This record gives sequence, C-alpha cells and structure tokens, in this order.
Amino acid sequence: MIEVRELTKRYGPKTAVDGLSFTVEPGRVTGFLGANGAGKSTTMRAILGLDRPTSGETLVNGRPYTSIKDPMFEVGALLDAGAVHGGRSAFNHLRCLAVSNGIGGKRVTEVLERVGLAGVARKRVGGFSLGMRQRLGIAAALLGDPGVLMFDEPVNGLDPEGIRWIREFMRALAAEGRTVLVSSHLMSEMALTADHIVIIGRGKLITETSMADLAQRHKRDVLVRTPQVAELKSALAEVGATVSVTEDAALSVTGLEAAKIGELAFARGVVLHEMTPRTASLEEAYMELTEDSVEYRAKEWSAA
Ligand SMILES: Nc1ncnc2c1ncn2[C@@H]1O[C@H](COP(=O)(O)OP(=O)(O)OP(=O)(O)O)[C@@H](O)[C@H]1O
Repeated sequence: MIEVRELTKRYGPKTAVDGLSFTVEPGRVTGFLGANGAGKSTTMRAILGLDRPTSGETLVNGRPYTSIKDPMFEVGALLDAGAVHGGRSAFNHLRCLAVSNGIGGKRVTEVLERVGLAGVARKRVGGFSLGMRQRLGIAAALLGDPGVLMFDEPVNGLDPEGIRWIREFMRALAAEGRTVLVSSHLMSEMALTADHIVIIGRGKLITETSMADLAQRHKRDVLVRTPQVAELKSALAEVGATVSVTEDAALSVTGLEAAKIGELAFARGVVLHEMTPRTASLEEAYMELTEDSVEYRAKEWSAA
C-alpha cells in the first residue's frame, strides 16, 4: 500500500505538488493521471525518497521509504528506462543490481524470463530498442519480488505491441495482489489499464475514484424512443424529469433512471421502442474534470 498525505513540494517559487493526499491499494492497478507538469513525477520521486517533501509525507506499507531497511524487497520502480549503462549485457546489468542487494543469480534469470528477455540476456543493452529497455527496467524493479510497484509513463514512445504487453503485465502484477501505481497523461491509456484512478491538476487532487464510478458520475441522459412521444413527455414532466426532444424525435431524459422510465411507461400504457442510458466517454469526463487546471495553465503561459 502507498499513502500520500498532504504532500507539498516546492522548487523555489514553483509549487509542483500542493497538499496532495491519496491512497494506492493492493490488488488493483491505480492510474495516476494528469497533464504534463501536473506533478506526477514529483509525487513518485517523493514516494521513493528521491525528493524531500516541503511538507507532508509519503508512506510505503506504513513507513517512509527512507526508513525501509531493504527497499528493493518492498518497492520496485521504473522511472526512466533510458538510464542504463549501454555497454553491459542485460544479464550483467541485473546481476550487478542483484549482487549489491544480496540477491542471487537465479532470480536474475527468473526476472529476465518473466519479462521475455531471456533470449537476449547476453546481448549489450546499448543495442536494445525502447521496448526492450522498458522490459529490462521492469525486470530490475522486480528483482526483489516487491509487493509495491510504480511505473512513470511506462508506455511513452512504445509501439502498439509494446503498449499491450506493458498493459497486460501491470494487470498481471495487480492480480498477484501487488500494489501497482502507473502514471500517464492519457485517459485513453488508463481506461484500458487501470481499475482505480487518481487525477491531479496543478499539483492538487482533482478526484480519486474507480473507473466504473467515473463513468457513472458522468452519466448524461437516457435516450428513449416511443411512438407516443407527447404522452410519455408529459408523463415524465409530471414526475419531475427533464425531457427534450431530439432532432430525430427521440426523448433525451435526465433526472430519472432508465428502470423508472420503463415503469412509468408501462403504468401509462406507453409503448417503448428503445431505451439507452448514455454516459460521457471517460475522455470527456477527464476533460471536464481537468478543465479548470488546463485553463489556468493556458493563462499562465500566455501571461509569461
Ligand atoms: N527539479 C525541479 N526544479 C524546478 N521545477 C521542477 C523540478 N521538477 C519538476 N519541476 C516542476 O514542477 C512541476 C511538476 O513537474 P512533474 O515532472 O512532477 O510533472 P509531471 O506531472 O510528471 O509531468 P510530465 O508528465 O511532464 O513529467 C512542473 O511545472 C515542473 O516544471
């Protein structure tokens, strides 16, 4: 489990993270979403003890990272896959990391197999594609078999096959009961990967919710088709629903659940041809939620 409590991080006059609190639970993928510069990397660095908070705290399994005795066994992270010594082989790179943490060679072979790099274990990392480097970074994060994993924008720059592999891998790690936090600036990506989502803007929490709830909360209306438009329209108005007639003579109903509309129609002897609850897409929900922080930033830029 990861806990971020009232975290604030300032760099000189710049407030990168502003009183941010959220919890990352085990057994599911939590997406950490925000526009570029929203403060995701800063938060992750704070969780990993790489950045000192200005105020507030971050805890991994109830303790600050810096007080964990053997962090590699508790938390693994992929922050910047490019930061690998290109002259070494994949095996040697992991072997060095393993040895300095008291981990045996057998585990190196295991993690290389798990990420699908066993076949190129003796090849120099310098010749690896970005996707292979990401896998190597993930293998390194897994060396200590940690229960908590964090990935900063892991699919950036990958091809569709690489993206799919990472997505499935994260889901598998969560299914094993691990705590998985993955950052992205793309809702479309998170919609396919995360069960739960933490959205931030300008360093502040915008919302923390499940994907299902997010879609539910941004429910728009129920589209109803009936040959008895006038009758149903007045019946709905009577019970306080808001109704408008669409261009193709369907009814757009808000303020009443589909089931209630169906019951009302039945009670009044109105025939229904279609009833479709319509939700905003997750992308639309995200845009709506982050509108203020994006607007603010646009103003900030134009003023600069
Ligand atoms: N070391 C630093 N010194 C000064 N400002 C910084 C530093 N690190 C981050 N910032 C600023 O803090 C803000 C948050 O940055 P951060 O990298 O955490 O955002 P992010 O959400 O990860 O964005 P991105 O997806 O672009 O990496 C940005 O405005 C950034 O310019």
